[in-house]
Amino acid sequence: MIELKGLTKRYGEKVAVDHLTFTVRPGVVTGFLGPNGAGKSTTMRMLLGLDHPTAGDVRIDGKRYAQLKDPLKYIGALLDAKAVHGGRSAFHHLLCLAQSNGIPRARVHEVLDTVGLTAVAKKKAKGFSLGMGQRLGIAGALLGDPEILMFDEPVNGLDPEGIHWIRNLMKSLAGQGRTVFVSSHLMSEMALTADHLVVIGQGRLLADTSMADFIRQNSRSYVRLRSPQRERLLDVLHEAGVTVAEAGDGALEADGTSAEQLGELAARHQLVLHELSPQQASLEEAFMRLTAESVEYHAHTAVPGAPGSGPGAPTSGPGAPTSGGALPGAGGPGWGEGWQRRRKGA
Ligand SMILES: Nc1ncnc2c1ncn2[C@@H]1O[C@H](COP(=O)(O)OP(=O)(O)OP(=O)(O)O)[C@@H](O)[C@H]1O
Repeated sequence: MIELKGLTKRYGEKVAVDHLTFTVRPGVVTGFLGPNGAGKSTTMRMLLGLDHPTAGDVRIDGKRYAQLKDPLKYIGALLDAKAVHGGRSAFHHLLCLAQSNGIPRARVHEVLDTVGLTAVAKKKAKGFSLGMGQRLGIAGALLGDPEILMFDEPVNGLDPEGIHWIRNLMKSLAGQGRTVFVSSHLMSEMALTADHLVVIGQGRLLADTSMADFIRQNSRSYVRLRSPQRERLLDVLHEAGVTVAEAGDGALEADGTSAEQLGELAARHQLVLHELSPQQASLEEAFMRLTAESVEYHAHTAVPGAPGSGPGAPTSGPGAPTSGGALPGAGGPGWGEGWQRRRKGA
């Protein structure tokens, strides 16, 4: 496993990593999330001894990276796919890594095959596309057959088939009992891959929890109801003590009650329903809500004339998509204010 204790890194005045303490465990894929500049790459570099902590400690199976003999046999990492000598072929790049870590030559052929680069093994790395470079980096990580794997943005540049492949690869590595630690900004991909999440913002730990708990704790789930007898339905819901917000498109949003209970309530009062749909926020929505206050780099300039860029564009409140669309909190810490206001009838 990977253990961080009070890990801190300062660059002059800038605190890039701020007292991080968490453990990455075997047998699951752990996603490492955070907005741009949150300190993910710095953390990963310290893990590999490429940067020295200002304070604190990080251990791989109880040892510092520098204490590992043949480190590729303990931990394989993809940090920067471009960190390859462009004049070397894929085969020779991997062979150099293998020879410096006591790994047999035959293993180079095996990993080239695993990542689908056998046909271009003799080609110079400088001619590789972004996706081919990523695959070569992943081959390097797998070379020593390590129990711990770490990937920084592994799907960057991969085509859909490649993304599917790396997702299954990470899951199967974790399924074999290995420790898999992966960073990505692609929330939809992370939602499909990771079982556990570590989230940081401005260098500090924001969450260390299972995927399911993270979404539950950082998002709102509710049930959407539409009925041609809307006013009667509102009365029935109020009488039953259900908290209701108005969605803006005529629908109602009920909090704290299941779709089953609401359906039965409506049936008891002979109310017709045209919609009864549970809504669960996405990982992206939950992530943006949690990290809204630690986002350092905001884009403020809307593209003139672009749909949705004008002053009337819905962001929250009536007309705004409630899940999977516009992201509550995307513009700041106001997530939930729109629906809270509507809930209170303001
Ligand atoms: N060598 C360095 N010298 C000075 N500042 C640095 C250095 N490396 C990183 N930083 C700063 O530390 C902070 C964290 O950077 P880091 O690259 O670790 O973030 P990140 O979470 O990986 O970001 P991204 O998602 O954009 O890749 C940033 O403010 C960055 O500018």
